[in-house]
Amino acid sequence: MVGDESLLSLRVVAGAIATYWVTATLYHLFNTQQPPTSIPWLGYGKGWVASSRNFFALTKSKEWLLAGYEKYSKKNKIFVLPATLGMRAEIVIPRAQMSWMFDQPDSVLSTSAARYEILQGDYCFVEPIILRDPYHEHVVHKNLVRNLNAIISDLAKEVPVAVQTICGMDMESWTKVEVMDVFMKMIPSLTNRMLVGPTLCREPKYLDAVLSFTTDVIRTQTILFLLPKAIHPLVGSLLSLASKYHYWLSSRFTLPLIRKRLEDLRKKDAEDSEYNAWEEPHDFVTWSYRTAMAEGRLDEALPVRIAKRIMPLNFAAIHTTSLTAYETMINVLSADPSVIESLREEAYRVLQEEGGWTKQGLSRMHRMDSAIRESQRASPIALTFIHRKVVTKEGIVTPEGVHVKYGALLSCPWTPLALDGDIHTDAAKFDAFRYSRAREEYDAMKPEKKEKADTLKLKQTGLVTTSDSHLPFGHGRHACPGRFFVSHELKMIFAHMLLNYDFKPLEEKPKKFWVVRFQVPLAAYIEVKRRRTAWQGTERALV
Ligand code: HEM
Repeated sequence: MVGDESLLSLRVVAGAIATYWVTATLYHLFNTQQPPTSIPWLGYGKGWVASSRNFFALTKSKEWLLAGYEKYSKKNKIFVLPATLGMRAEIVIPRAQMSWMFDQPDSVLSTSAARYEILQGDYCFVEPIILRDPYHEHVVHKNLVRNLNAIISDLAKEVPVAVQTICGMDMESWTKVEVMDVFMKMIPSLTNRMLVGPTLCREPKYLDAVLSFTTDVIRTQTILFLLPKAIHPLVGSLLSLASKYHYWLSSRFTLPLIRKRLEDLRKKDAEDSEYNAWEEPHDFVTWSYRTAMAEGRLDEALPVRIAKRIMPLNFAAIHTTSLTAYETMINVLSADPSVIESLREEAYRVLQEEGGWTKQGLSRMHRMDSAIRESQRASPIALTFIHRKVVTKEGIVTPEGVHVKYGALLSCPWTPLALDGDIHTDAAKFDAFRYSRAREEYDAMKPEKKEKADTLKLKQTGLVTTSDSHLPFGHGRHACPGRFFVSHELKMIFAHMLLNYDFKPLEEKPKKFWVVRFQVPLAAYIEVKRRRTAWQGTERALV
């Protein structure tokens, strides 16, 4: 009897929680700022019943987006990708209206407000100020490109170590590795070489803390999407303990380094004679301090603040770069063997001619550049990119004359653009050298012919070049500033791997699995073996 009663009360409590959850979630769904009903909605439609069905349609977003693109974007019309599982409805902007969108100031369409909402800035990044005022983004925009030469020479030292640590030195037998796992281990150390320098980027405990932090963010973000807003302060605060803990673990390594660095920089500035020969390291720590001091942002020059800002940059860099590398590796290993051979030949030739990794050499690696860019196109890692939130109280009016209210979310249809047969010939095919053929032809031209060639068009097909039809790094003034780093990092990783390891071809590409608007990378195993001597250009490359 006692057992039955407690079972009953357990059921009552569970029932009450479930009822509250469903009611509060639906209440939230219908009370967040909705796009105007005058424009077309994909999914099951607009009303209460349709919205509830949309909410639970976990695997439909890709299908809806592709359909909306064909039906509306191609006719220069906006449409709504409906809310699913707590992810807000997005107004999808057609290509022809993108320049209008990019021209809007941040005080009208805000990148940081959209990011703050999507990444749950109240809870995920140690303290809300980190995303509310994303000064770290400004620091990277301002410093990364001008420090590329130093970054390349740092990466040249780090890439062989990272690859060897993960892929091993076994020259006798094949080692089976999982592709995403390989890059999720390699990318954190290379990213942190740029952020915090050579010591910490090889410190396993620090890297573990950083990686755990990024996983905490994804967990908190996902759970909060599923929960009613009313309980976010409670659950969010509890969940945020994990990321705070991992930040604290990372800060045990970063804070002493940052404090010492700031002391060194101050002594150097004070012309301390002991520092005559000291050269300041070119990493995010130095950039943050120098930029903050030059701009009078003393709050941003504090060691604790710099240590916290390292975390969102790791978040921005690790999964995006690993997924891009995962897709490229899979595409290259499943392509015709001549592709890998051609990439090896280029890497070998450029390294020989340049005598090592240089900015000029890397910019001459047209085939590798193209293979990565083409992989980004043929295997997009997100359905929509470039989220902007309407932040003017009076809302905005789109070029079609539609009034969009304060708080609505806008985005661009990256996957449909990437796979659009009207923009790319043979769009479904991974054509590794799609973008490099014309560049190689140009390089082989006689000087008089070169003068007449359309070089601007050639430059528009480089890995780091964004456009309204190529959005993997976004486009416009908020385009990813990390892409200049990624481009060199990935070229060096692949070149090093291809020259020093043999690979068995991949018989079958892993299937794509999309949940709501995200691609979940499925396990892909490949076999690698360290070569006795680095590839020299004559033999068949793929075993
Ligand atoms: C393959 C790897 C990467 C991909 C695919 C990628 C993609 C993107 C995309 C789509 C955006 C949003 C652009 C927009 O909203 O208009 C972005 C922004 C950003 N990314 Fe990356 N990213 C990558 C690597 C990195 C790395 C390594 C860093 C580290 C330095 C980085 C730092 C940033 C920052 C700071 C922003 C914000 C820029 C702003 O809003 O002004 N990203 N990235």
